[in-house]
Amino acid sequence: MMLKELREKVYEANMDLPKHGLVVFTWGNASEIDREKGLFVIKPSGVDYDELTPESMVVCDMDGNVVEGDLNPSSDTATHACLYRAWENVGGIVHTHSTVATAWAQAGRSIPCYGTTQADYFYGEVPCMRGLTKEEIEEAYELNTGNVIVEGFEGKDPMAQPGCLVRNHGPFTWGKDAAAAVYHAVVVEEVAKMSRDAELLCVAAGRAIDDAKAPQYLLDKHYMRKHGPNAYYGQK
Ligand SMILES: O=C(CO)[C@@H](O)[C@@H](O)COP(=O)(O)O
Repeated sequence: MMLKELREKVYEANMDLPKHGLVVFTWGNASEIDREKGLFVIKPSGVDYDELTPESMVVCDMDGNVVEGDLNPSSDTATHACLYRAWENVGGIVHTHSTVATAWAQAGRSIPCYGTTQADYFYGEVPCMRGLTKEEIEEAYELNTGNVIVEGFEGKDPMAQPGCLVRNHGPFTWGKDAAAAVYHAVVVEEVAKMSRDAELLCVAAGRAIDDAKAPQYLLDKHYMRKHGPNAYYGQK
């Protein structure tokens, strides 16, 4: 069997999604790529998490064709493949329908950056991509979901905003590997809750929600102390 270690990692990443409360039923998927081989591993489509095993993970090429596996790969495989093709430094991708992040996506709203929790990981908002047109959905739905994300990040560094929402759909996150993409999926769901509550509290107090936005200098400080050239957060 190919890519034994990568299968284990991708299996663990997928199993972490329900553990973190991000996925119910089969509503999510995680993948990771082996760049040298040009292959990625993703979970099979519509299989209960209880039934997943490392062996049931599916190996795909960069076009999303199955290279090894008995089961159909995730229905979102073409989206993952599209992002791997577009972004060479992305090593892992996660998609969920986590409740609060999906609510923002359904409202068609980016998650504004109201504080340091978000600024630690996202250099600004969690952007909401446009919805797909009827033609895009009919032509190649999952591939065009990837294309819409790539279009929304044109001229931006996807590692500085390691996730997004797709309008009327839900969150997609990424990172250096599948574990990092899972981590960012947790961050997105948590900041989605915090921002929703911050807005509700502003409204209850009769304050404009724009007043709650974190100032740029706070974003700079928090993002850079973790990710900048002179980062000092955590241990060496
Ligand atoms: O969005 C959807 C279904 O609408 C999918 O992302 C979700 O159910 C996960 O599907 P897979 O089991 O990965 O095929």
